[in-house]
Amino acid sequence: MDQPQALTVSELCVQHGREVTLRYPDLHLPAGTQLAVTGPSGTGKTTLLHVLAGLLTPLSGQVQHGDFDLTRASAPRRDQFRRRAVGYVFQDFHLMPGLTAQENVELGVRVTGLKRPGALAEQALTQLGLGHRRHHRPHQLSTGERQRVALARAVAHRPGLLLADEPTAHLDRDRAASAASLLLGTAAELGATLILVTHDPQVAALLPGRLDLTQVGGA
Ligand SMILES: Nc1ncnc2c1ncn2[C@@H]1O[C@H](COP(=O)(O)OP(=O)(O)OP(=O)(O)O)[C@@H](O)[C@H]1O
Repeated sequence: MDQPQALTVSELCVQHGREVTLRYPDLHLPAGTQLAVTGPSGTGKTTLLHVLAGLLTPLSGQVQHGDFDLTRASAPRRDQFRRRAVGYVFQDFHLMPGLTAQENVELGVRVTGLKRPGALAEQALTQLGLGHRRHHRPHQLSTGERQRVALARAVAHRPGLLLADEPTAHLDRDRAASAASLLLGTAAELGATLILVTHDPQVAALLPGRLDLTQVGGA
């Protein structure tokens, strides 16, 4: 249950090996901002999410969540921040095939150290309309249902920052729009900042803010 914070990115530069250098525009996003990140393949959208989540250390620049300077924090502090304050929705859902929906979501809550992970997991699944499918494994669920389990896992610990990497890529047009609306609605309920990477203009248009990374790539 993390308080949403303003997010500031300054002079951020990320290097992948010797060949790829990504320079990002500065950002100041008040808590609760909903931002679509767009741009052609390879422009650094996923890389940006990884840096914001503390999964990747930039070459230079600063990422600040409220008073917390992520770029200067130690690795354990970054891990703690990510577990408590960030919810991450992956394109391929990343659900554990041997676990039920309930167990998948509960596992995500357990690593945050919050009390009553079972109850928080059940609450998130019920809110996302999956209460009756809680005891099914991923292969027993439809793609749209798996997507909602992944969303429940990302929000069950009530993060202040929700990062979503192409969360609708595997859904048809109608399901993509409704999954994106669900994501926006859930973020709004939590007061969380939502940063959503998408190639889908219809999905991007649902978010009030837009960051186009077309100019970022290149050394
Ligand atoms: N671990 C890595 N090692 C080397 N290069 C990498 C690594 N990760 C990403 N890159 C390169 O960095 C650039 C940005 O990659 P990134 O995945 O952030 O782009 P993207 O905009 O999310 O692309 P897509 O829309 O195809 O998912 C690409 O040129 C990619 O090849």
